[in-house]
Amino acid sequence: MSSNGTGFGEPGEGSAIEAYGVGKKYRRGWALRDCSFRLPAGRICGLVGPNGAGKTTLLNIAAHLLEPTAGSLRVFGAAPESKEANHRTAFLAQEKPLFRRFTVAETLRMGGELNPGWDQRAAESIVRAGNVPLDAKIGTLSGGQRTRVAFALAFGKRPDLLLLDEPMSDLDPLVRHEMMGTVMAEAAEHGTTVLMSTHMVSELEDVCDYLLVIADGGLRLAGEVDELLAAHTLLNGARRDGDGVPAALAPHTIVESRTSGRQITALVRPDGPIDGDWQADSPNLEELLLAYLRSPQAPPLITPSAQASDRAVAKAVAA
Ligand SMILES: Nc1ncnc2c1ncn2[C@@H]1O[C@H](COP(=O)(O)OP(=O)(O)OP(=O)(O)O)[C@@H](O)[C@H]1O
Repeated sequence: MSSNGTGFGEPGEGSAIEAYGVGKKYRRGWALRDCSFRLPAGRICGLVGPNGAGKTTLLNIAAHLLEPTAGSLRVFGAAPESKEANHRTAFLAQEKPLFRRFTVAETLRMGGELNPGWDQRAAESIVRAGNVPLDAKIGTLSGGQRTRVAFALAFGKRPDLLLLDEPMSDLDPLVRHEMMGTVMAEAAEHGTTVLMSTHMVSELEDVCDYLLVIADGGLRLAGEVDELLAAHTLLNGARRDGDGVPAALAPHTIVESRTSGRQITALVRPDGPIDGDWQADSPNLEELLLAYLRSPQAPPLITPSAQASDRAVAKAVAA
């Protein structure tokens, strides 16, 4: 093991997660393939992709609930199975594994007994904000109330890395908004890194400053939201009969082009000035995400801060 704890002799400092060629194969085939990226510490990162893209698989590998079939992953420079990574990570899964016969208070007490850095005040305040009675049995709570208790368990642990797998899907819009606020306040106050899978792309823009997009088990986009947006231009122009993609766009990377009547709309990664009569706008996050989700064949874009070191990837894949 190298002195920096990554095992690869590469700088691990400043990274919450580094994935080197991570792959997972189930009996039906590869769910995740050649996934290499870096998530810098302190970011709130959206993990986006269509159903079955491999988001849960990736989160499970980071939380050490699954072993990768290929490659490896580090959490703060340590193996996910290590005590250190375990102490620093909290995972809120789609299914909330709570004991139905425990009361809410007993559930939080158990959280305290299992976690050395437990913050009872933070956990209780999340439960109280939803008026969930501390003496109620978990089995008698609504789905949304159970989710709130699971959030309280995750936050009470005071993690450095919070892994959230579609955590808000059973919350009503007001509670979802409140929980998002709690996630952001937590991250701002304690520098917590958050990796959160979600299908609610319209809600990401206000919350996330980092993004991972996966489709068909492969990484499509990774990096700072601002940089990813700045790398793209949304073009609108008139379409001439018989036109496919206009030749003027050939020098650029075309993520998606769509025609509607006599209009053509294209999301491109410009490589220099764009010729032709176009109305050019900056895409918003939802437009960017939807274009990549509709076009899984578009070439991936990984910004420099999200790139895992080539040498570490080569070593992990060869191991
Ligand atoms: N235990 C398993 N055994 C076999 N195949 C699995 C298993 N778990 C997941 N898969 C398959 O791996 C692929 C990725 O699944 P995963 O749950 O990671 O996707 P996801 O992006 O989280 O999807 P969703 O948005 O629907 O939650 C899917 O094709 C899924 O059917």
